[in-house]
Amino acid sequence: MGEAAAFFVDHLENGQHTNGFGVKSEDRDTSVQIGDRSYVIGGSHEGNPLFLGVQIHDKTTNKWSSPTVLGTGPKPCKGYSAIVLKQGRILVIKKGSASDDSIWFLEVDSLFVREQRKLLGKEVVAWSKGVRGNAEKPIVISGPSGVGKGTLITMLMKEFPSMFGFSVSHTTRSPRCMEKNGVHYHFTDKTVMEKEINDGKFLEFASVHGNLYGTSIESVEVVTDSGKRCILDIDVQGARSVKSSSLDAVFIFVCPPSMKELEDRLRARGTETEEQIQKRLRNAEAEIKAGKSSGIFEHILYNDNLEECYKNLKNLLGINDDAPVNGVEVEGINLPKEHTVTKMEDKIMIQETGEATKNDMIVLDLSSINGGAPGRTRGIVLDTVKSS
Ligand SMILES: Nc1ncnc2c1ncn2[C@@H]1O[C@H](COP(=O)(O)OP(=O)(O)OP(=O)(O)O)[C@@H](O)[C@H]1O
Ligand SMILES: Nc1nc2c(ncn2[C@@H]2O[C@H](COP(=O)(O)O)[C@@H](O)[C@H]2O)c(=O)[nH]1
Repeated sequence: MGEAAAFFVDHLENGQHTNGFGVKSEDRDTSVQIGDRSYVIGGSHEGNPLFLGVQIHDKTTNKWSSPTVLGTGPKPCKGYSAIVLKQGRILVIKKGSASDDSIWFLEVDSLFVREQRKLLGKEVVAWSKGVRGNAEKPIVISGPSGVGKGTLITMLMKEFPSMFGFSVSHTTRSPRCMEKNGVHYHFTDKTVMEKEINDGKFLEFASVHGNLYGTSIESVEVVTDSGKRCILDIDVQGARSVKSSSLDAVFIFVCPPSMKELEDRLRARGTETEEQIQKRLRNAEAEIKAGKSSGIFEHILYNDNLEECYKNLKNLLGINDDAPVNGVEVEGINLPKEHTVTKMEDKIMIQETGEATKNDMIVLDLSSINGGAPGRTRGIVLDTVKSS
């Protein structure tokens, strides 16, 4: 192990600090300096008591700003420790919280944040929660309407309910008779969805067969938080957007055996009018061409015989009949209320302070973390080192 790196945790002086918004920072706020900027983490976001606030002070202009905060962040608590990591990220540890809610990353200059800053034309930061274990990469499944994506995903989720979770998309199309709001889709209004897109709430969105569809960042986070591997059923345009985003995913395209069979399946499903079926079939040709040639998809599956296609899907996801499919349960470790944090290469040492301290140290190993905003930061390893 190398030499101890600089100790970055920097609490503001006991409530003496007033920022440009006339809000007095409390001593539970934490400030982290990166270059000419201080990121102040604390209080609440835009008066919402459920959402931790972030403010930026620029030394060169002596100005305060409130960035647009993407992702679902931590709820405010009694105090935080913060430490600067590589790649434009700040590790934020909530004091005295259960380990499944204590480790957060505030991305201030990651690839995702830079992309979103450019896209939205404003200052952006993004939260990503640290989750233990190694839930694998999200899966993007695309293919023309009626090819059987939904059928394959349903089979996978039914056979492995604790392993896979579905990212529930938003759509402006009307619900079909068996579809439930919040389960199959979040059915929404065009103006509401457009506003949320402009607010940076969506990982991707596209106009598909005349309606707006999109994956919210929150939909992906909800699945990852439950420790499951997230499946996105989205069209080729959406897959292209996800491919160029920083969400590291596996991309699968499902092809029909023929256009005739695709048409038969769409008709047999009986959920679309004749006009809609014709529109979906016209779009299918371009989608299949793009699916096969765009370089987006690492895997192409042919859904002729359903059972065979399902078997091929499981194979490419590394699920074979004798491999265990559920992750190992990891024991929870609660982080002490009062602690100091030091950084040594990829290891963060959390040492309890105060009178009742047992001198045990908690080590947070960041060497195998992956993912990040949008979504969660996976692969967190926490261990207790007992004092001798
Ligand atoms: N291999 C198959 N052979 C025959 N029928 C199939 C096969 N796979 C799926 N189907 C049927 O085809 C119809 C369309 O399937 P599904 O709804 O899963 O398509 P989809 O790709 O999810 O469509 P959309 O993109 O419109 O949501 C369903 O009625 C389903 O039962
Ligand atoms: N780009 C996105 N495409 C999506 C999303 N959710 C679904 N879809 C695709 O839309 C079509 C039609 O779906 P349907 O339910 O109306 O039959 C299909 O190809 C889906 O894959 C999304 O969030 N983003």
